[in-house]
Amino acid sequence: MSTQKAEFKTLKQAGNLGELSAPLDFLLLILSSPSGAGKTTLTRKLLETFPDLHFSVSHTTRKPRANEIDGRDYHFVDRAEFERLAGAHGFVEWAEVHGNLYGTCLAEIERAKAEGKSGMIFDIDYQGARQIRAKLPEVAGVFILPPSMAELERRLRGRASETEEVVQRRFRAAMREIEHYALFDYVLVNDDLESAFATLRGIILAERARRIRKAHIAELLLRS
Ligand SMILES: Nc1nc2c(ncn2[C@@H]2O[C@H](COP(=O)(O)OP(=O)(O)O)[C@@H](O)[C@H]2O)c(=O)[nH]1
Ligand SMILES: Nc1ncnc2c1ncn2[C@@H]1O[C@H](COP(=O)(O)OP(=O)(O)O)[C@@H](O)[C@H]1O
Repeated sequence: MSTQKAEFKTLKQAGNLGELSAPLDFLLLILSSPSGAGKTTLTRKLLETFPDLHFSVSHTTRKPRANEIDGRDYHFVDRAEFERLAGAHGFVEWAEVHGNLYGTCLAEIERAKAEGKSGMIFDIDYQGARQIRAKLPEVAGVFILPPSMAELERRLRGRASETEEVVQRRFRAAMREIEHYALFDYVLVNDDLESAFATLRGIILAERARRIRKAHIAELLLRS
């Protein structure tokens, strides 16, 4: 067997998730942004357009907002439960953001694969993005920015789901978060929603094409 063929055989067996093992063309996409820039809005539109993508439902100690549903938007847990999961190595990554704990359970990746999804979306902050990238180098990352800081403040207030203190805290954190843009492959300015969405859709199609390329070659080499 040629070296290249052997390499692809190993790759195909391991998949692009290493120990977690998934098809070579499985898409891992991180969407991150300062609070209020629009990642939840864009993620909802993405899931309507690509129903074969799984949304990774995080665990959090934050209290639910009025429009949020436990198990759909987040798994809302108390600190003791979160710490139990973290201690039992239940999380692929976790971090403290705006005074609350947030984490991605390994079980979410297993669920996406068990449901036959072709990829998954992680709505996580830059600290989580850094941890996932270290474990799963195949991940693609998109950092969503507001068109201006004034517009970010307007959006944070317009959502009317938090107290003024929480809005201020998130707004102050935004500048520090933006400094971490280089952790991501793409920076997307969410000015007009439809054009931002069109760009995001393009990114997904391109990232898929990259993965399919590898899967096709593996298939061809291993059949010959
Ligand atoms: N590291 C990490 N960050 C998360 C996770 N889930 C959500 N976040 C981030 O935590 C921050 C606050 O999320 P949230 O309270 O829902 O407010 P949002 O900023 O309006 O989405 C956002 O930057 C999210 O991307 C997670 O599982 N891990
Ligand atoms: N392109 C856009 N133009 C104007 N308002 C937007 C746009 N994208 C999102 N919004 C609004 O901004 C607010 C924050 O968006 P959201 O998706 O909750 O942000 P995030 O999840 O990043 O915190 C929401 O009220 C949303 O409707």
